[in-house]
Amino acid sequence: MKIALLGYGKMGKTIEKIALERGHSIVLKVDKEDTNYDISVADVAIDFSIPSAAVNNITTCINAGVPVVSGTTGWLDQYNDILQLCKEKKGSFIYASNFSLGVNLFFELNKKLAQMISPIKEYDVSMEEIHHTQKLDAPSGTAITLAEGVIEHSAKTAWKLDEGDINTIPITAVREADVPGTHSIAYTSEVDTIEIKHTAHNRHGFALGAVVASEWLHGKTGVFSMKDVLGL
Ligand SMILES: NC(=O)C1=CN([C@@H]2O[C@H](COP(=O)(O)OP(=O)(O)OC[C@H]3O[C@@H](n4cnc5c(N)ncnc54)[C@H](O)[C@@H]3O)[C@@H](O)[C@H]2O)C=CC1
Ligand SMILES: O=C(O)C1=N[C@H](C(=O)O)C[C@H](O)C1
Repeated sequence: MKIALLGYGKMGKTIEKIALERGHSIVLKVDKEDTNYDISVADVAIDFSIPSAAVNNITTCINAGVPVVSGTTGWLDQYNDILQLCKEKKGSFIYASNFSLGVNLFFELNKKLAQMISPIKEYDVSMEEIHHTQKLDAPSGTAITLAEGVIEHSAKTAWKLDEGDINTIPITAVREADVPGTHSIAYTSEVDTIEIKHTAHNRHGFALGAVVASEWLHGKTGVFSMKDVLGL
């Protein structure tokens, strides 16, 4: 496939390497200075840019009829607008807060654990995410998806950065040099803590998942998720 990379930072560069290894070609690399480009040269576009640029990048692809995979986090207040546009234009789109196979399995484990523990009132839930210091958004998109998974299967109704109460899940966001992404969920009672944790050792899993998603999306129409791609 001919792939366009929207965002050529840490993820764009890792995706390029994996895409080439899998026999694809990179026909376009768009970064912050590049405003005038022809996206229609690509079979599929992969957007890993910045929160303030993602909606514009995705819109450009959908308007041009180019399937688009986005992993950029921090723009989801406009997700419904993108869904609407994609429906109107009969476009192809996948967003995932995390493209790695391991985290997508972890999402399912998180929901199962929430379902098991929520009737047991002795335990209260909290979350922590740790990322590198260049990260622009907090909490991470992955932490938000994890919180939504708990909300779906418990009496909690919302999440909040650093604060929690009987109805709200507290999420702590820690920034440390060079951490690719660590997420943990803890259920604490007076007597013990049950904790599950996912630690990314590098960005390879995220990037491979994004390339696999773009291969899967090519030739399909609609809005999809990593659950569709992985058959979970
Ligand atoms: N869904 C997932 O699996 C993952 C998501 N991410 C997310 O992907 C995004 C990018 O992450 P990184 O590559 O680590 O960040 P990065 O900061 O290394 O790269 C972002 C790049 O986007 C460029 N950019 C700025 N404005 C742009 C525009 N208008 N159009 C295109 N590019 C533009 C920047 O100059 C930079 O090179 C972040 O939102 C991050 O949270 C990161 C890893 C995994
Ligand atoms: O910014 C990052 O680096 C990451 N962002 C994603 C997120 O916000 O969840 C995924 C991964 O944790 C790395």
